[in-house]
Amino acid sequence: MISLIAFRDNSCDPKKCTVKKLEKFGMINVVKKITQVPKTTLLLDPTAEYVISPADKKWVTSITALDCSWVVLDTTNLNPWKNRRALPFLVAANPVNFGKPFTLTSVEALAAALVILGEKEQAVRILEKFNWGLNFLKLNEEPLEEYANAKDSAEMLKVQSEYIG
Ligand SMILES: C[S@@+](CC[C@H](N)C(=O)[O-])C[C@H]1O[C@@H](n2cnc3c(N)ncnc32)[C@H](O)[C@@H]1O
Repeated sequence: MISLIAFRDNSCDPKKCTVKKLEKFGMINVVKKITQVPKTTLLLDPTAEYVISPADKKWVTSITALDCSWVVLDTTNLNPWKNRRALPFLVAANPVNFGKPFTLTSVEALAAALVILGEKEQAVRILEKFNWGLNFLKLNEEPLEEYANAKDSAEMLKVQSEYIG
């Protein structure tokens, strides 16, 4: 099991915020200041230079999502976090961005990272709290399996190119 963390700034609609729900079930540790995010965490940053891969398994003890609205998401001041990772091509299953690539909710992003790092059961446990959640795994079944079997980020990008050309 990998610890899950979210930095939440309350810019999301609280009724739709996926982290709020995970917090209610005690499945995630929420911090209110970015400085409280451990520097050792794997930080999910869609603008990161490097893509996550199973090679990260050997050092990851926690995964952190930046849980804010896409409109205010600012990743320009994240230099102190050296382990920032983008997710590869995956499609959202949530009702707000259904079918859109790369624009995942926090729970989808955390679940994708868990599957790639070999923790599928934990991914299922967090997704099943949402009525559309498990659909994320179904919709992305094939790429997720290939990503989870990749050796490193170079292989991840090779797999991704099968999907986005
Ligand atoms: C911008 S917030 C939006 C939260 C959403 N309103 C919710 O309720 O879940 C989504 C967060 O998930 C992570 N995330 C989503 N898509 C990602 C991707 N393609 N690569 C890396 N992280 C991603 C990032 O931490 C991002 O800041």
